[in-house]
Amino acid sequence: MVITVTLNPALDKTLVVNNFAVGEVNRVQAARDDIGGKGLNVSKVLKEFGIQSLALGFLGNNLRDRFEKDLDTKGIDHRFISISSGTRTNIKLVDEKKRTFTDINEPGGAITPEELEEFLTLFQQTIKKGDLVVLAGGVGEGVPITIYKTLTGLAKRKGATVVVDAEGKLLGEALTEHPDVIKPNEKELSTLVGRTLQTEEQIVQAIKEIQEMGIDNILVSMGSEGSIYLTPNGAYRAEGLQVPVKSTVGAGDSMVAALVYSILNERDDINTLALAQSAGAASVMLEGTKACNLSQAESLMERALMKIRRI
Ligand SMILES: Nc1ncnc2c1ncn2[C@@H]1O[C@H](COP(=O)(O)OP(=O)(O)OP(=O)(O)O)[C@@H](O)[C@H]1O
Ligand SMILES: O=P(O)(O)OC[C@@]1(O)O[C@H](CO)[C@@H](O)[C@@H]1O
Repeated sequence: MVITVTLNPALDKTLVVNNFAVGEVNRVQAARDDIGGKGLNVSKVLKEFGIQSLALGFLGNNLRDRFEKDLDTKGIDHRFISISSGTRTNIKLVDEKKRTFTDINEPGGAITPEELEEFLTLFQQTIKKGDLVVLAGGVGEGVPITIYKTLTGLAKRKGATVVVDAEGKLLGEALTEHPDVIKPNEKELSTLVGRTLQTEEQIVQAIKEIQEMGIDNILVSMGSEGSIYLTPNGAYRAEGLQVPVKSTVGAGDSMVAALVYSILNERDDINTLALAQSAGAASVMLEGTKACNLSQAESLMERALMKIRRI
C-alpha cells in the first residue's frame, strides 16, 4: 500500500491577478480552491495515475468536511487526526502578464502533544512491511523538527520504502534514518549542504555527499531548468521541457508521485526521470493545484526522453 503523510495540509486558494501591484487595490480575474499540502497532492496525482493511496495527517474542523468530501469524491482513502486548531489556507498568486507565481503560505494550526501522540499511534498501526510511505511538506507548531526522522525510522524498521520531500532541518534530520528517496529542489538542497550551488557540477557534488550518507536515490528539481537524478547506477540530467505555464504549484509533488509510480512499476532510471520530468511539466500546464493524469504526463515522455543525458 502507498501511504502519504500531510502533517500541515492547506486549502490552496489560487488568485489570478494580472499586473499585480503592491500597495494598490488589485482585482481578481479568476479564482479556484484546491485541497492541497504536499502529501495530499501526491495522493491526488497517484489516483490520476491509477494508484490508490491512503492519506494520513491532521485536519482542523474549519476545513474537515471540505477536505474529506473532496477526497471521497476523488476516491482517495484518508485518515486524518482531528485537531483543535484550524487547517490553513494558502494563497497562490498568479500574474499571467508578468508571468510570476507567488506563494503566501500560512503557518498552519498548532498541534497539541495528545494530537501528535494520536497520529504516531495511527502511523505505527498503519505501516506494514512492503508499504511505500511518502512524507512531504512542512509541519505546524508543536510538531518536533525530528518528526520525519522518527517516522522514517519507524517505517524503515517495519520494512517499508520511504520517500521524503521536505526542507531545512525536517529533511536534514530525516537523512539520519536513511530514507530511500528524497526530492529536494535546488534551494532546499543548498540549505541542506549549507552552501550556494550554481553549476551542475556543484549540484552533483552535493548530492553525491548526501548519497554517501546512505540515501540511494536523490532527485533534485530545478523548476523550468529541469532536474538532476542520482541513483546507485549513476547521475542523469534532464533539461526542462518548454510548456505553457498556468501554475507551478504542486509541480514537485507530481514528480514525487511519478517516482512512486516508477518504483511500483520497476521502471529503469531513465524512464523514471523522464516520467518525473513529464509529470512536473504536465502539472504546470494546469490551473491551481490540479493533479495531472497519466496520459497528460505520458504525452510529454518522448520529448522528456530526448532531453536526458548521463552526467
Ligand atoms: N516553468 C516551468 N516550465 C516547465 N516545467 C516546469 C516549470 N516549473 C516546474 N517545472 C517542472 O516541475 C518540476 C518541479 O518543479 P520545482 O523544482 O519548482 O518543484 P518544487 O519547488 O518542489 O515545487 P512545489 O513545492 O510547488 O511542488 C521541474 O523539475 C520541472 O520538471
Ligand atoms: O508549507 P509547505 O508544507 O512547505 O507547502 C505547502 C504547499 O505550498 O505545498 C503544496 C505544493 O507543493 C501546496 O499544495 C501547499 O500550499
